[in-house]
Order: sequence, then structure tokens, then C-alpha cells
Amino acid sequence: MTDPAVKVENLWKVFGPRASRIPGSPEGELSRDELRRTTGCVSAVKDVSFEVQRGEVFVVMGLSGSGKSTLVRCLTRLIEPTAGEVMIDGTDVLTMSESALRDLRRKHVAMVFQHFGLLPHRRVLDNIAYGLEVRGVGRKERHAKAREVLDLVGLSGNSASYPDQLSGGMQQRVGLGRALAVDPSLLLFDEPFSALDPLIRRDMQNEVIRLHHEVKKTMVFITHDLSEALKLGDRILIMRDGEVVQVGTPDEVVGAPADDYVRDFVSEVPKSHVLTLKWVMRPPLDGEALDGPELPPNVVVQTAARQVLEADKPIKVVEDGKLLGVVTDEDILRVIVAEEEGAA
Ligand SMILES: Nc1ncnc2c1ncn2[C@@H]1O[C@H](COP(=O)(O)OP(=O)(O)OP(=O)(O)O)[C@@H](O)[C@H]1O
Repeated sequence: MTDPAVKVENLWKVFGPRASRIPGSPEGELSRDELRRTTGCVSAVKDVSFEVQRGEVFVVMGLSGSGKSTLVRCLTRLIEPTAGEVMIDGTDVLTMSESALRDLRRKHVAMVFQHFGLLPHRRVLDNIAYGLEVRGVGRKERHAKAREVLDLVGLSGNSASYPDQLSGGMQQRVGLGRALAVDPSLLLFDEPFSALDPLIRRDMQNEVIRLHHEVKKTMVFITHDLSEALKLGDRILIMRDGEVVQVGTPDEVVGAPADDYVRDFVSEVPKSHVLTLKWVMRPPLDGEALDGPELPPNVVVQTAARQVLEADKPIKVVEDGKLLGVVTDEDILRVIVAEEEGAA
């Protein structure tokens, strides 16, 4: 079995005086406010465990202050964790030497930030080639690679521009290109699109989806925006006050929220865009026709709606030749009506 791309176990980051005594102690169990009041410490990341599979887009979502940035920075020790374990591609990050850590950050993991961090006096091509330059790759080779990546991020016409000649969205494409140029096995995104206009933001989200199809890299993507999380994530980890509240696929988070906090978050989501037939099917009734069309359980309600509504028999939800349940007009309409009531 191959190692997961990222494995995090019982990870803590506590800021404040004598922070290392907090994980595993009775104080560690206190709520954030109580801990701050009694010890002056903040558990930015509190006993967090999760795994990211290779090729997966894993989204970490939570409100401001929930600990997302701290968590993602702990993965490569840009912030030193207080306790726990971080494995990247099967290698223990927390025991790495300084030079191994530098290698990890230069070659294996690339980050894209909200503030693009571009070098203002360098052309787009040299900004994209920057990571390769740091690694000591020769000019000709790094420019060749950067040209390849320019195409990939839709900037082929802008190689000679300077960052301040580009729009925010295009600057973020340069940031993406710079991350991709080093051919990392893991891409970390820390709210990369938060500063962009909504329309540009949507373009960039689509760009990430397209890039993911093309390069198939493992991605950990941080956002405070639920619709972004649902759109991009294969799975979503929801954080609150440093803790994991739920980890699940978009349809699991919307279909079975772990608690009121998540339920509240997802209450405005257009359910038919996220829920799959798995969530709306039901066992067949006695005597119900079972010779209607078949669909798999992972089809989104919105996509299946027309076929279900047009069929004069129940749709059979079938996986590996096994009948899991049936879906009729009523089951579909229930979701759509609930959605309209939710939006009202
Ligand atoms: N250097 C620090 N010293 C003390 N407390 C910190 C430090 N960095 C972060 N914190 C606290 O840790 C908690 C988590 O912060 P973090 O920035 O990781 O959250 P976030 O979810 O990324 O929020 P945002 O989206 O606003 O950046 C917050 O309460 C924050 O005040």
C-alpha cells in the first residue's frame, strides 16, 4: 500500500507561555476562551488528525481564527508544531534535519498565498522560474520549464510583463505557475483567491479544477468560503476553534452535517447542486415498478433531475449491479422545494 500524501496525527500548535505543557494535559481540554483566561495560551490547532490521499483535493474550511493558516504552515514547519506527527509521502517532517526540510520546501511542496509574493522587478517568466533558480537549475532549462507552465496557466502572451502590469487574477496565475514550475508532489493553497473579485475568483476556481485534471497533483486548499470548498474539494475538513468538526465529501457535509455548527454553515447551500442520489433514494415500495432506467448513486440531484422527472417509472439507483434504492419525481422535488424554502 502506498503512503498517503499527507498524514497528520494528534497535531497541536499552542501559542503562549510554556505552550508545550498544554497538549495532553487537563488544560488541553479547556475551551479556547478558558485556556486563554487561565494560562494565557491559545490552541490555534488542537489535536487535529487527518489523511490526504494522493491526487486528492483536500479543502480545510473554517471561519477566521479557526486555525487554518496555522495548520497548513505546520505541515512544512513554517510554524513549528507543539506536538503531534506530520508525515508527507511517508516521511516524518517533524524529525527532519534543516537541510532535509529545505529540500522538502523547495522540491516537494509548493505554496500559493493570497498575497502573491511576486518579485516586482522580474518579468513573469522569471517569476515563474524563480523556484527553479533557487534550486540551482540553469537559465536555459528553467526558462524552458517556465514556458511550459506559462501555457498551462494561460499566460503565454504575458511572459515579458512585470507583475504590476497584470490584473489581480493574472498575478495569481503567475503565483500558480511559480508553484507548478518546481513540479511539486504537494500544492498548498492558503486562501489564494480571497482578495479577488467574485467573477475572477470563479475563473480561478475553474482554473484550479482544470489544472488538477491536467497535472493530478495532491492539493490542500484553505478557504473560509463554503461554496469554494464544495466546488473544489474531493473532501472537506471543517475547523472550529482549532479543532476538527467534520471531515467528509461535499455531499456528506451537506447531507449529514456533524453538528449544528456545520448545519448552520450548509443551510444556504443549493442542495440539489451537491447532494447525490445516494442521499435522496429510498427503498422500493411493495409492487413498485422496477424496470425503469438505472443511474449510479453518485450522480448529483441536479444532473439527474430531468431524467427522473421525464421517466414514467421510478429510476433505479444501481451500483455494481446491485439495486440500492429508487428515486421518483417526489424525491427530487422534495430536495428542490426545500432548497427554495431555504433560500427564501
Ligand atoms: N503568532 C501567534 N501568536 C499568538 N496567537 C496566534 C498566532 N498566530 C495565530 N494565533 C491565534 O491562533 C488562532 C488561529 O489563527 P489562524 O490564523 O491559524 O486562523 P485562520 O483560520 O487561518 O484565520 P484567518 O483566516 O483569519 O487567517 C487565532 O485565535 C489567532 O489569534
